[in-house]
Amino acid sequence: MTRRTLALTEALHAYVVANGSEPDDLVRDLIAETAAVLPHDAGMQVAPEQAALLTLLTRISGARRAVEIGTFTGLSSIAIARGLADGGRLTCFDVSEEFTAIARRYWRRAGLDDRIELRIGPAARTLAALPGEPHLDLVFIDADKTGYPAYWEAVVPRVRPGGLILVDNVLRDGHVLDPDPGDEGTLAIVAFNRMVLADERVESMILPIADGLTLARRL
Ligand SMILES: C[S@@+](CC[C@H](N)C(=O)[O-])C[C@H]1O[C@@H](n2cnc3c(N)ncnc32)[C@H](O)[C@@H]1O
Repeated sequence: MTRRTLALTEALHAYVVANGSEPDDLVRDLIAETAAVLPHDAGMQVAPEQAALLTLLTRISGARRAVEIGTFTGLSSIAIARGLADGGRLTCFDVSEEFTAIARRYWRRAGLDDRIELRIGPAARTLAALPGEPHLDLVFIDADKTGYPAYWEAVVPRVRPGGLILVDNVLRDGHVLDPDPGDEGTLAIVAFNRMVLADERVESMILPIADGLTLARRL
């Protein structure tokens, strides 16, 4: 027994994935195609157990209106869209036509293309076109790390009380502890984590799954 989250070995991680909702053929194909076509970027994809968590959280929360910032080849968007309540919609934001062309193909194959809309452009600009009132049930942030503070400020007022904001990579492979991290992504995340902690509009915690996932509930 431990009161601290276990450090996962390769074998224990495989056990975790195998004993949760396992990736289906479509997700397996998407992971394999991303690794084959974009070998240098494939590590950007959420982990399989995170995809399962995103589907569960979306379903448990009964979300109908969701937003994703950072879509890449589509794994997390598929996970969220699969958990949406009937009639639900996911709006995705990304800058890359190349990456998201793969996502679009998998959305069609998954029968999800009628509930996902993609907006291409820098999210700091494109998010501003969303209605300003609190109408969102769930937001997932997983784009450029230096943009996180701006994305946070754009989405918090648009999330309804009780809605969820999920933020990926908040542990930066443990480098958030480095006294002098040296890379601007980690510096941005350290400042972002402090900003979320001090934000009285949410209650939040960091879930130590994959590279760290902030779970914040709008008050
Ligand atoms: C970590 S990946 C997203 C991974 C995705 N959630 C998944 O599970 O496959 C980050 C994505 O953010 C996008 N991105 C980078 N800068 C951006 C910006 N300024 N605005 C919107 N998207 C951006 C990249 O094109 C990339 O697809």
